[in-house]
Amino acid sequence: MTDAAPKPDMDSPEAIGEFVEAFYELLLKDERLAPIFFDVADIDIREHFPRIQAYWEKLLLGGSDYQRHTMNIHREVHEKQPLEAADFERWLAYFEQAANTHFAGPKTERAKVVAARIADNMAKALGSR
Ligand code: HEM
Repeated sequence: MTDAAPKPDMDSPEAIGEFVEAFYELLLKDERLAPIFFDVADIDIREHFPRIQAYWEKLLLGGSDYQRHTMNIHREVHEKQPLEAADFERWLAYFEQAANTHFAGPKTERAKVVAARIADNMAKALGSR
C-alpha cells in the first residue's frame, strides 16, 4: 500500500499550533533542554505555547500581533544558565525533526530556514558561538 495522505504545510494557525505541540514534545523530553524551560525559566506552558504559536504565525503568515522582545528574554535565560552552541544545535535538530515528521511544503521549508538563521544569530549575540 502506498503512503497515506500527503503531509500538510505549516500554512495555517491550526497547523502551526500542531507543529508547536510536536516540537515541544521533543524539546521538553530532552534531558539537557527541559530543565532550562522548567527549572531555569520556570515557564507556565499555558502561557508559553500561545506565545510560541503567535511568534511562528507572525514569521510564517504575517498575521499575529506577537510583539515581545525574544532576544532579551533569551538573554535573561542565558544569564541564569549559559546557553551553549550545542544547546542551539539540539534545539534546531528538534525543530527540524518535528517539521519533517509532520509537515511538508514551502512554509515548512521557510520555517526551517528562518529557525536556523535566528538560532545562529541568537547564539552569536549571546556569545555562545
Ligand atoms: C538553546 C536554544 C534555546 C533554548 C534553550 C530556549 C529556551 C527558551 C526558554 C527557557 C524560554 C522561556 C523564557 C521565559 O518565559 O522566561 C524561551 C522562550 C521563547 N523562545 Fe526560546 N530557546 C532557544 C532558542 C530559541 C530560538 C532559536 C528561537 C526562535 C527561532 C526561540 C523562540 C522563543 C520564543 C518566541 C519564546 C517566547 C518568548 C515570549 O515569552 O514571548 N527560542 N526559550
